[in-house]
Amino acid sequence: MIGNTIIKLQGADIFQEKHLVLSNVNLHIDKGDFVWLIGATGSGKSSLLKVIYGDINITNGEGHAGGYDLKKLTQKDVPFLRRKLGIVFQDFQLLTDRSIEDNLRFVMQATGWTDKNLITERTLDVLEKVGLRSKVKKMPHELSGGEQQRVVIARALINDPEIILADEPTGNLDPDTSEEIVMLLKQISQSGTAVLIATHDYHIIRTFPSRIIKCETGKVLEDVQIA
Ligand SMILES: Nc1ncnc2c1ncn2[C@@H]1O[C@H](COP(=O)(O)OP(=O)(O)OP(=O)(O)O)[C@@H](O)[C@H]1O
Repeated sequence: MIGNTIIKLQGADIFQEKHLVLSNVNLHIDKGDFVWLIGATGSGKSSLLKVIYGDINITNGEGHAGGYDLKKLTQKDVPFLRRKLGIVFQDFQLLTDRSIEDNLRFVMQATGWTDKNLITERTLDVLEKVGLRSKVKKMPHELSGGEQQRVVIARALINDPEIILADEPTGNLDPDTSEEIVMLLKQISQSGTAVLIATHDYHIIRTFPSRIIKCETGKVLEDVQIA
């Protein structure tokens, strides 16, 4: 990928099984961008994210993410692509049977980290970034919902991703905590990691105005305004 481009889709058609969900998708996300992704239920937001993290292949058009050609992506490439992406999804929650430290270590070991000292250092480093260094020994249930979501973000930062993909990251949080989480994601984008957030929460979008893309009637609309 050239220069600062992290995601680039050009004329991509996105299918779920045989069903064409989004056609002729053009999308460009650069280093440090902060982008909202909106659209009604079933409009294709998750399908678009799935293309970016290599869960759905594209056959028509062009697509690149994190330096990978999404058209030529093989099963072997997927774990390497995912190391360039930080994923903050509802269904990627913390493992409840182990401490915060062990949750982070689990992901590090699964992604090739072996040196114990480096693992400890990186654990504290990412927890520091989300303001939770002091909670390293706690169990998930000892943390509030917002703190748990911060740990999920810390976990997403472990491999220094080029972009964070967040699907409804504030879905289960109260308004104040939601603002804190989005503020954190905004700060992360300002340090160079792009952030793409799928949400139905227009209030939070108005609080943090930024570029908006929208899935609607089988298309991805760029630079949308909301009322
Ligand atoms: N595995 C699948 N097989 C076939 N069709 C699917 C599959 N998954 C999703 N779809 C269809 O693809 C379309 C887009 O779904 P998608 O999950 O991308 O929407 P979404 O915008 O993320 O919705 P939500 O806001 O509810 O999460 C829907 O019509 C859905 O029914």
